[in-house]
Amino acid sequence: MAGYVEMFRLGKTYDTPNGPAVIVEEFNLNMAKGEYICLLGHSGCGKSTVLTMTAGLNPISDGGIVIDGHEIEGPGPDRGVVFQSPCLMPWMTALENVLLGVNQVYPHGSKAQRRDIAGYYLTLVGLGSSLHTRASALSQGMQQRVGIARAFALKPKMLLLDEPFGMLDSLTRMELQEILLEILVRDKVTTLMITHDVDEALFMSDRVVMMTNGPRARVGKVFEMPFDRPRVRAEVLDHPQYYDLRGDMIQFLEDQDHKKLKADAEALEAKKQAEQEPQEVGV
Ligand SMILES: Nc1ncnc2c1ncn2[C@@H]1O[C@H](COP(=O)(O)OP(=O)(O)OP(=O)(O)O)[C@@H](O)[C@H]1O
Repeated sequence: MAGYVEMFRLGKTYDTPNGPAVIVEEFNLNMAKGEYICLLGHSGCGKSTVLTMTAGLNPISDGGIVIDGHEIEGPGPDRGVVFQSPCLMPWMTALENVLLGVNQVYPHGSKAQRRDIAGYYLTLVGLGSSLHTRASALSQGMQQRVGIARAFALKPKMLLLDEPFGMLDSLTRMELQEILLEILVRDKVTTLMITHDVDEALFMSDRVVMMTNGPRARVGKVFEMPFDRPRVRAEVLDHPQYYDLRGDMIQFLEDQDHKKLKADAEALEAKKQAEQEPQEVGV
């Protein structure tokens, strides 16, 4: 079935000093419009590679990505991206930082209209009273709020989040998770988010996509979340399936660990044997 977002036979090969390294291979994923997917997998498996290819910031080696019927070719304002650290212009105010993107997307809007859009999203993320504060004077959590407001203000078709709360303390993290979900309910943006946090994935997403360990990483398992929206944290935690799902996800990650250890041991053994063989021939 065709999706609003389709990643088909997606692959990435990086050139390395040791030759080409196939990091992602045959990665297939369809997303419905407005769906929220979390991508989970071990460190280094290729999650950011999938996300940056979707953002158009990383060339695709194989397959392709179609968003709303258009195959992506490079970055575009139809995708809003939020990384772990928001990369703001430190000398500009919160408002000016958001306006940078808004001015590009609404070039024909009046100055007042563009300012209203930027101010609206900054207010939604709780920065209504800091519009004119320089980014350099904002805390890390406040800067990340600006990053989120900047991404939403573009009215993107798709939101790409690479561990957006990874550097925040747990209270700010929980507050921003809830703010993000509130805006998403309002704007219904299709969202792909990378996280290392199983509980965050359970709380935020409609589906959790588990990636296999690299190299040649692909979709390993997909979990559907049974929780109602809007999400209420206490209800999600109390849901009878919460701990089963959590356990299954952790089990998947542990199985991947075991497979990797086994593959590493086999590769080491094969290397040892290859080193021994020429000597045995000479004996
Ligand atoms: N430009 C590059 N050139 C060569 N190898 C790369 C490049 N970028 C990433 N890699 C390798 O590709 C693999 C996947 O990296 P990626 O950052 O996508 O993983 P990840 O799952 O997002 O990791 P993490 O969870 O630690 O952020 C890693 O082995 C990494 O070293």
